[in-house]
Amino acid sequence: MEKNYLPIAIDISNSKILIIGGGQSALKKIRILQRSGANIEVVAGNIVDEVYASGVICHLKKYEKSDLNGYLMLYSCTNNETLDKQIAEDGKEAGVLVNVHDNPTLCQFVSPAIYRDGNLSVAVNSNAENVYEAIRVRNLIQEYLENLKNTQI
Ligand SMILES: C[C@@]1(CC(=O)O)C2=NC(=C\c3[nH]c(c(CCC(=O)O)c3CC(=O)O)Cc3[nH]c(c(CC(=O)O)c3CCC(=O)O)/C=C3\N/C(=C\2)[C@@H](CCC(=O)O)[C@]3(C)CC(=O)O)/[C@H]1CCC(=O)O
Ligand SMILES: NC(=O)c1ccc[n+]([C@@H]2O[C@H](COP(=O)([O-])OP(=O)(O)OC[C@H]3O[C@@H](n4cnc5c(N)ncnc54)[C@H](O)[C@@H]3O)[C@@H](O)[C@H]2O)c1
Repeated sequence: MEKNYLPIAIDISNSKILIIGGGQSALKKIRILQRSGANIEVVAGNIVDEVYASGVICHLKKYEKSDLNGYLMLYSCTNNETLDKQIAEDGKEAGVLVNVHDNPTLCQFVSPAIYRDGNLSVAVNSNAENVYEAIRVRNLIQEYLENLKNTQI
């Protein structure tokens, strides 16, 4: 079936979010999620220093399906397609929303390109078809809004 994403805004300030993987891709997700005050935990066999330093809760271990209990959503950043597929399946069964880093076919939800200024946020998606277009349009909107703000002062 063709994908058709609904853009929504979701309060994650009190929700537990799991990231599987502890490399640079996981770190990028952590940086974005921390802006929304998420309660983030990491499960990974290897965890880079910057992930430890970010202050998230780290579990240095191999992934098991039982790791998914109690999470609202998960981000799979394992850099391993076979494992990503398994995690996507496990997440579906466990009722946890799944994002697989840079892999739209396995994603139940995708992350938009975001511009945020206080309570105003702009999120641009491309229905997971062209992330570069989403980033380009976000940057154009950001530039427009920042110029508007500067001319109003
Ligand atoms: C917006 C953002 C949000 C975020 O990640 O939170 C995001 N990707 C970001 C950055 C980024 N992604 C990539 C690079 C190149 C450098 C690199 O390789 O690292 C950079 C640039 C960078 O890192 O600076 C590569 C890439 N990404 C995907 C593919 C596979 C594919 O498209 O098939 C490929 C390989 C494409 C190729 O073949 O070249 C897929 C996805 N990326 C998405 C979101 C989802 C689609 C959303 C939509 O448009 O609907 C989706 C489907 C899944 C997902 O949610 O991950 C974030 C912007 C951060 C910001 O600027 O604020
Ligand atoms: N500079 C950047 O902004 C940037 C961003 C993304 C990726 N990269 C590069 O791309 C490459 C890939 O990075 P990455 O973070 O996607 O992948 P990675 O291979 O660096 O990390 C994968 C993570 O998944 C974990 N993992 C794999 N199998 C597991 C299992 N069975 N159980 C538990 N944990 C498991 C590993 O322990 C590791 O922490 C790297 O070379 C990275 O430096 C760079």
